[in-house]
Amino acid sequence: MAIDLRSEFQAPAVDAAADAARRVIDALVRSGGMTDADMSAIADRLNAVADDLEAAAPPVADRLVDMWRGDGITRHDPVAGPENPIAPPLEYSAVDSRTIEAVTTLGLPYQGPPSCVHGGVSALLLDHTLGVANGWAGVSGMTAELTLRYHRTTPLFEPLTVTARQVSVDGRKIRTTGEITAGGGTCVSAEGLFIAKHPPRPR
Ligand SMILES: CCCCCCCC/C=C\CCCCCCCC(=O)SCCNC(=O)CCNC(=O)[C@H](O)C(C)(C)COP(=O)(O)OP(=O)(O)OC[C@H]1O[C@@H](n2cnc3c(N)ncnc32)[C@H](O)[C@@H]1OP(=O)(O)O
Repeated sequence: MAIDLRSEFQAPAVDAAADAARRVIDALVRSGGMTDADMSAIADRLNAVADDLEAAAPPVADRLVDMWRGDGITRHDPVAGPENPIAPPLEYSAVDSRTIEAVTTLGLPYQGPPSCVHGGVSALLLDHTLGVANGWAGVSGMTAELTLRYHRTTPLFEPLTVTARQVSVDGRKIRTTGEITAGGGTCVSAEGLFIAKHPPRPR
């Protein structure tokens, strides 16, 4: 069952700008020093875009309040946030009442070993996905422990399935597991201990 875990606050033009920024990041990493493009001119153009954005952006304190509107579903996070260009972004579907999954394909900006996903990126995706599974299951918290096992390398440029399920809730202790699979094989598995605690939202 496909479910929309994103905020009720939709902003298609903002999402389109973030998508464009993802293209820029990918193209920059792909280019590196092996490009005929005039990189000094490109730097000037990108800085001009940043100048426009900064001139119209709110104070950080106001934006922090805005980011935490709504019912706990964020648009800005670095894994699933549609408005955050460093998020792939993952789009989650419900598997059952305690389990969610997302399918994504990662490119060069996320590289660790040659042609493989960086282990820290895998950890980021799993930490967040375990956290969202907790939210989906109805009892969420902060990561207290995250144990990862890297079974085999995680490929770039191939569909990855990121899955997480809430396993148990014992008082404030929430145990959640997950994995990243590719081609049906497990690349990374995760076990998380979350503690039910919610820092106050900025207002
Ligand atoms: C239609 C709606 C659907 C909605 C569905 C979607 C909604 C999704 C929404 C949003 C998803 C967001 C997803 C985010 C995911 C990312 C999560 C992160 O990145 S979190 C940032 C990183 N983590 C930290 O920064 C924590 C830092 N640590 C702390 O703040 C504290 O240490 C904390 C909260 C973990 C615990 O502190 P204390 O003071 O509240 O609690 P104490 O008393 O220390 O511990 C409580 C119990 O837990 C055990 N405990 C605590 N830490 C432990 C540990 N590391 N190992 C083992 N036990 C531990 C203790 O021994 C104690 O157990 P005893 O009650 O005595 O039995």
